[in-house]
Parts: sequence; structure tokens; C-alpha cells
Amino acid sequence: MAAPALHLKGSARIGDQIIFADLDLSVQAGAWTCLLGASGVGKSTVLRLFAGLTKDIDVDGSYGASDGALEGRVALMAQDDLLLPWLSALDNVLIGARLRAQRPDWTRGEDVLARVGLRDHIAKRPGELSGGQRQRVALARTLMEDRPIVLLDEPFSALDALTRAQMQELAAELLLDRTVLLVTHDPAEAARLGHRIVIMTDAGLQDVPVPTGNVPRAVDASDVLKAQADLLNQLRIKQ
Ligand SMILES: Nc1ncnc2c1ncn2[C@@H]1O[C@H](COP(=O)(O)OP(=O)(O)OP(=O)(O)O)[C@@H](O)[C@H]1O
Repeated sequence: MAAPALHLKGSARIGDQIIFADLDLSVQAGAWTCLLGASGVGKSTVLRLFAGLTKDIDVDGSYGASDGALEGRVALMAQDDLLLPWLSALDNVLIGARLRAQRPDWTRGEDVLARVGLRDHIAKRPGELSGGQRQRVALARTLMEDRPIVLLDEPFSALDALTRAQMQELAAELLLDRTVLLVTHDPAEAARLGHRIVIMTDAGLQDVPVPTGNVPRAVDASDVLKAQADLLNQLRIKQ
């Protein structure tokens, strides 16, 4: 499965509101790009465009994959977990196959749920799960989709520190060689996971130096801690 690079060049509007103007984003193939920036700057809108959820968004410009179509090749984990309340965790994870009228892979679904630490919760409905558990079901559903392009919108935000670190490591392992665009507000997360780290502002994009070492980097590596601090300072300046 070859993962393509992505590009987005142009401006976007929703109704009368300009969401971003003259953006020029390239997302490296088979690597993690972390996108940070102030609330409301348009990060989720970028993900929605790549995911094909373009309703209401007017784009003046172009966006797409380096080798052609995006359709059918993208998995999006949105900020809202979008779990169906009447389905079990397992059925939510298998929903993609069902919607495509394919035979669900029950064994793999159970395995992915076990990998996100929910082996004992597969039969529960979303209303019977905590916020962090629901977020992990949504992560499992995204990983289950097995797409070359993966868009993650604050996927670990509801998790406690330890589970967050574990899920970052799992995602890095399972999404190796995929093209991943991760929107996060967490400088530590970007420093661990980013092959490229970009801050989005109203004035455009700014690259931030990335630490050395393979992804996922150790939380306590000195250059990861330094990158985290530098990134926080950059975000402060950009506010
Ligand atoms: N459906 C919509 N209708 C009107 N405006 C919208 C809609 N969706 C988003 N917006 C506006 O677009 C702008 C960008 O929103 P977006 O969700 O892309 O920002 P963001 O950078 O991801 O923010 P956050 O970090 O808070 O998630 C915001 O001002 C928001 O109010």
C-alpha cells in the first residue's frame, strides 16, 4: 500500500467567513506531519477537505494526493468520536465494513480493540464507556480502516497521561509508512510523533525544527523536551 503525499494550496471560506487564505501545505508521504495552531485557525477544516467532507466549504485553489484521487483512501478520526450510540464498541469499530456491505473481520476488530486496551469492553455501548474509552474506540475504528492516508484530529485529547503515551506508541506502530496528518494542541505529542511539525496561523504556516530519533520518540529524551519547550514558546508568540 503506497501512501501518497498530500498538498493544499489556496483559500477556504464557509459562507462569508474566510477560514484561511493563501495556505500552502504539503504533507510528506509515509510520515507524520503534526499541525498545531490557535483554536479556530482552520486546522480541522484542512482535515475535512482531505477527508472529502467539503459540504459548506468553498475552496479557491487545489488540494489532493500526489498520485491522484483521495476518495476511498482516507481514514479520518474527527474531534467528535461519532460513535453510533446503539451499537457495541465492536460493532462501531466494524461499521466501515458494514457500510461498504463487506463481511466484517470480527477477529481483527476484537484484536484492535484489545490493542487499545478495551478487551473487556467490546460489548458495551458508547453510553456505557468513559470519554477516554470512547476516544479509544474511535481510534480503533480509524486503525481498523487500514487506509494509506490517516487524518487525526486531537485523537488523544481525552486520555490520561499514561494511556495517551501508550496510544501514541500504538498509533506510531500501526500507522508506520502511512501518510498521517495529526492535528494536536499538545507540544509534547508533536515532539514525540512529528517527522514534520507545522504551526498554522492567519499569516500562513511555519515549520518548527523536529527532534532527532525515530517516531515515537522517548518522552524524556533531552531534544524531545527541548523541542516541546521551544514549540510552546512559539505557540505563545503566535497567539
Ligand atoms: N460548519 C461551520 N459553519 C460555519 N463556520 C464554521 C463551521 N465549521 C467551522 N467553522 C469556523 O471555521 C473556523 C475554523 O474552524 P476549525 O474547526 O477548522 O478550527 P480549528 O483550528 O480546528 O480549531 P480548534 O483547534 O478549536 O479545533 C472557526 O472560526 C469556526 O467557527
